[in-house]
Amino acid sequence: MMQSDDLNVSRETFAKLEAFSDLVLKWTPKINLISKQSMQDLWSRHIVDSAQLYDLAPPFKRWVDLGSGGGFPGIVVSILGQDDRIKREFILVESDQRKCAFLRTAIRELNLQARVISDRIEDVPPLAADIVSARALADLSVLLGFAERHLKPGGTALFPKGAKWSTEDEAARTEWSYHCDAITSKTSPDAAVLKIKDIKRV
Ligand SMILES: C[S@@+](CC[C@H](N)C(=O)[O-])C[C@H]1O[C@@H](n2cnc3c(N)ncnc32)[C@H](O)[C@@H]1O
Repeated sequence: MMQSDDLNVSRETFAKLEAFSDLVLKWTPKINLISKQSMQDLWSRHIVDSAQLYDLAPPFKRWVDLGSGGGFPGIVVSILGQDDRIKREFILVESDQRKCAFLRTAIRELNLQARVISDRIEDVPPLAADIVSARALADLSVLLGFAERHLKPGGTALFPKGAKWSTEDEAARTEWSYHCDAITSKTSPDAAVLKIKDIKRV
């Protein structure tokens, strides 16, 4: 069984992650937040996979998660980022209304400093974020366009990507110039979290 030490978080934070995981399992049969297969390894497949992004983020005030779906990584990083001493804001952008209802329920029940924008990423006015994240949303080239729109100058994008991340990186460089550190994923040795800065269209 997973302990709070495995994620290096306080007991209170761990309890919120557990409460979130219970909510995901409760809502999934109705609105398919995660695949049936991955319900059994919700912790490693989704919670730990999302939590690793938080540890890679530079200091921030505003974190925008695009295409949050069932709250990965948006709700997980919101839970990890609750700190009374630092005023942080988490914004989750999701176009599916039922998923937005779920995300708002999670935010309310877990008492998080987060809000949901239920609209298409392309239609939301620029959000001037310090951090933009997106998981399982689109190809890297598309994500870079979203990040360019919603990051403030000097901001950082964090994109977890599967085994084909280097092919996506190569393709994206025909359209974009950017600085990218590929950090091996904690949940799969072939996968990586791409930490990207200085995005410009070529
Ligand atoms: C495959 S799911 C991934 C969800 C979550 N990030 C995860 O890793 O489990 C992609 C999500 O992005 C949302 N989405 C796709 N295109 C979008 C857009 N243009 N604007 C806002 N949300 C979008 C979908 O509704 C869906 O919930």
